[in-house]
Amino acid sequence: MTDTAQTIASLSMAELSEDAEAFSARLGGAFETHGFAIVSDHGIPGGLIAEAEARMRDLFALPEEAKRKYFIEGGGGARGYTPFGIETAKGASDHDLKEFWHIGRELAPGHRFADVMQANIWPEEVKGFRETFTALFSAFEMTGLRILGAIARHLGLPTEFFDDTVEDGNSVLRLLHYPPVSADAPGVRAAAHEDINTITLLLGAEEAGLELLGRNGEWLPVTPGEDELVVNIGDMLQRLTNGVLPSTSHRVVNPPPDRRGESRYSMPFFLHFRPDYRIETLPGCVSEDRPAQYEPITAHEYLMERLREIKLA
Ligand SMILES: O=C(O)CCC(=O)C(=O)O
Ligand SMILES: [Fe+2]
Repeated sequence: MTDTAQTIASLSMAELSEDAEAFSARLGGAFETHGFAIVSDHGIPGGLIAEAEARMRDLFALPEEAKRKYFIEGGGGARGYTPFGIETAKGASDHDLKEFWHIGRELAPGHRFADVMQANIWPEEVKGFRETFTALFSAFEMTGLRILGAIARHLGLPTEFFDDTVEDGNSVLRLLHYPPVSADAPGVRAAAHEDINTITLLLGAEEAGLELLGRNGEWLPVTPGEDELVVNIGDMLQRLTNGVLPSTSHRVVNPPPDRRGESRYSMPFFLHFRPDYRIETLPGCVSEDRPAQYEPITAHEYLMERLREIKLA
């Protein structure tokens, strides 16, 4: 394991079952330093990931008119397709160079959160899409819960602390396609931003471009291997922990000239608290040196506030 000011810690989740205390301390340390960690042996089956990548490529390879059928005008991009040129990071003037598809939680009819979580839509042209991505959603959620257990341990909380806070949460699986960029393309594939949610689990970032803003103000490349998962802290967990676990700015830069002709695909899973969870600073995260800095707010109210800022609500 390495973790200096320049490198992002890389750790195996297999250690979690061998020595949970040591794993949690290392993971927590990585998050406190960079807000990011790279994780191997994460438990999401390789076959399922390969399947999901193939279905994602099939989806984005569809003609523009086919994809547009799944764009919900005024739906804020919460479900289905969002075309190239819509999402604009908070404070950025140019839109991002990406198109994406959002999959949310499958809720039983009449579920108490059905009014704040839209129903999924599925592309009929891509065979096996629904089965693959509902399975991947569940696999991400299981891994996410184990990571949250380690975070709880690191914070001195019961390991199961987060289980209830994220139960039926408004988590979103995003399939992202950044098309090839021309030699003179301005801007970046995704402008600097912080994630809104609790934690993010990201697959597919081995195609270069992802960078995080280090404490010294320098951009550090995040370079996971083929089978690794990138995990980062979102604003909701930063709020809950009063900044002990920082939500770190990150971006996706345009590739070097020899890779500009290639698409980049990635799959972030934005794990959210349940909509009615009240994000109220943990008492253990307040001290004389670190006075409380956030007002309590429910996860749903906070999400709405943030989506309006990025023009998605
Ligand atoms: O594509 C990536 O590697 C990162 C995407 C990301 O940061 C986001 O969608 O929030
Ligand atoms: Fe992000």
